[in-house]
Amino acid sequence: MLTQDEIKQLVANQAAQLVQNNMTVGIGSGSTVYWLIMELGKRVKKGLLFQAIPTSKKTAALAAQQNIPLAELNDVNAIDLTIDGADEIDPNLQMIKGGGGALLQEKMVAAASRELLILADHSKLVQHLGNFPLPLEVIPFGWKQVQREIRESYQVEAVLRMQDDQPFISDHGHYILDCPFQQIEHPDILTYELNGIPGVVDNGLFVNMADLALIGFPDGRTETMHK
Ligand SMILES: O=C[C@H](O)[C@H](O)[C@H](O)COP(=O)(O)O
Repeated sequence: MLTQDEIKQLVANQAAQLVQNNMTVGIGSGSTVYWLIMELGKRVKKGLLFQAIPTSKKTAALAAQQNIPLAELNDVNAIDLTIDGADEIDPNLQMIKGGGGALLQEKMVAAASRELLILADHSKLVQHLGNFPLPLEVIPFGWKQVQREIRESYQVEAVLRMQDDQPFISDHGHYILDCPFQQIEHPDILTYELNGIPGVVDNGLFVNMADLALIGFPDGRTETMHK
């Protein structure tokens, strides 16, 4: 039986083979994507030529270490393929992302991509989104107003994400509120409502964005989910 980390490596290695010469590829964030970057680094060493649009500072640093050429989202017209991880995936490929706090840049890169491939181990599959607390990226100024609004509208107690006893700061200088919705019936409606709250920059619901998900299992099997 494979460990969770070995499963992540398995799906990441398979996905890395999809990257071809001259492609522009969005590279997600997180521990699954770590293995993708490692494998792409090996392929670059062997002569693969492509450019990557990173979705976080961490990913950019790791990709640079692997000599993967990086480009800015503003400098490309389109992205051929983005490969990313997820925190929860439902049967319709709707997702919660942002466990690592990279949701804003991840969503912008995904939205600019012709294709979004999600990599995950089987533990990320759920029937209904919401068990994983939904991350909301908020402007630090007045974040408590957003927390109050979530409490009053949804009876959900949003928790300010902390790191080393300080509020966690996203790559774009924002706070993250983790919202334990428990069960999200209509992710399409909720994402629209949440982004309408003044002070919310974006939320971790990725609705109708993923085209494919490659899921790995402890017995070494992988399965592809289509939208
Ligand atoms: O902000 C983080 C991202 O959305 C990640 O893609 C997500 O948290 C999954 O990460 P991991 O592969 O480490 O479970």
